[in-house]
Amino acid sequence: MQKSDCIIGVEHVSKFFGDKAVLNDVNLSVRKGEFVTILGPSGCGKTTLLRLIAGFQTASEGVITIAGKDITQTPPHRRPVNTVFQKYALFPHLNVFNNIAFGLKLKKLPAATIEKKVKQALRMVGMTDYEDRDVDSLSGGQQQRVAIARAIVNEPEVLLLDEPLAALDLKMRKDMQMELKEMHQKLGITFIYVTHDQEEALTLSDTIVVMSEGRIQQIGTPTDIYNEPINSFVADFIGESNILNGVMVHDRLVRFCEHEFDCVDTGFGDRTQVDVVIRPEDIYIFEPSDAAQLTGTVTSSIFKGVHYEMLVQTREGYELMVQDYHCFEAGREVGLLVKPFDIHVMKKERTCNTFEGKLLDETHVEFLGCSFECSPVQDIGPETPVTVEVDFQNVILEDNEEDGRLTGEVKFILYKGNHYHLTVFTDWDEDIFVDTNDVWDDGDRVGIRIAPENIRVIKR
Ligand SMILES: Nc1ncnc2c1ncn2[C@@H]1O[C@H](COP(=O)(O)OP(=O)(O)OP(=O)(O)O)[C@@H](O)[C@H]1O
Repeated sequence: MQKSDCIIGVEHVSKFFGDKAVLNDVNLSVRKGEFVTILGPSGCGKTTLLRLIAGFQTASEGVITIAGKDITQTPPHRRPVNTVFQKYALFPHLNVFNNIAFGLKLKKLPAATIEKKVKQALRMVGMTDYEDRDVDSLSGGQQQRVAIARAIVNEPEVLLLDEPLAALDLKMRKDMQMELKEMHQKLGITFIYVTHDQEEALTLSDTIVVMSEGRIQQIGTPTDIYNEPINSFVADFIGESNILNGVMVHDRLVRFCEHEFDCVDTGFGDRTQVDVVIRPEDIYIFEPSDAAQLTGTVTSSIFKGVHYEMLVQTREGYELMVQDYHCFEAGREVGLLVKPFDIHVMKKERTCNTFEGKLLDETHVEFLGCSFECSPVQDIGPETPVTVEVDFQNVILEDNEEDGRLTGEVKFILYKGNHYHLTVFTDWDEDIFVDTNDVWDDGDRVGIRIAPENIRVIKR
């Protein structure tokens, strides 16, 4: 991107609340006229990023620019941006016209100019005949249109939209999505849109920014993000996916579900552990035959309007989701096949838990804010900083928090065909990753235990 094309620049921006990093070294460059969506699960920092761009909050580190000018410390009203919030935040005692005219009156523009601008904004949002109505008498969708009109009447260079459709019912949301897209084209200004709804992001955006835990995971067009997710988090978040542990045998050959498959990926290195992502619509399902790469039994089959969504338990014990126009009922034996191009191989972000710690004595090591018993460690003196490794399957979660050495909350749950991969946010504010066959729910409080023999202490 040429520098002059860039309207918003976010450079190495972090935001801390106390010592908690809500945004962590975020970098983003938005082109003039682009429709950019910031997408991510609740609490990942989307709204905070938008508020920093709007100026309602200040970055703890880094620089924000608008049209090349550093505005990191500029107050909101001096920035050429306007924000539309989820709650319409209209003035209930003013009618539609006066709600939209409010900012223009503050600027003391002549009455005739205000009237012209308000009418133009109302036309833009399809509310021409509503100027005298009380805002209370409008539907949710109409109120949101008024809120958008109120924002665009100031002719901002950038419109920031924070989940503006979240309070509307499904039908209204779909209608408004199309209208927003048209409005964006007509206005020709830059839209930065926050949502946790992946379908909305795929429908509306030129560019999607996927965030998780205060970091940007991937930036790309909707097709890039859907077809080439950069990691298992993005794959799982955008649409349905089968996500499996795999090992690269060598270039263009990957092993998963206990079989070897031709793929198109190279450069991972032989015997590297990888994540394999296969979209359910990319798996062929048919009567068992020699063409099948995997065979199994259908365990559930649901009609989804256009296609059937089926779960297949393979002979090796992996559960795969398959979507097809043809129905194979529960109980049927089937063959499955995936073409090399549809097997997406991704680098694993981690292959075990790694913590910084301190050896306390020969059989005790401190990490995650606790002292753990470990197998006797020779060659390292007490009070020495060490690296601690724990395999995912060796972290034990307990229902009863008191049964754990430390406590935490289950945050993300990824099903990997034959087990769950969980992220547990510990009360020490650091994540621990767990592979388990037990079923946990998002938000469950847990005790965390690790057997001494499963703690590897490594000299730094
Ligand atoms: N003023 C604040 N003080 C302390 N913590 C805050 C503050 N504002 C936000 N947070 C925390 O920062 C994290 C990110 O919040 P943010 O609102 O940016 O997330 P989000 O992705 O927009 O989530 P949602 O979709 O639920 O609104 C959350 O854990 C939130 O509790």
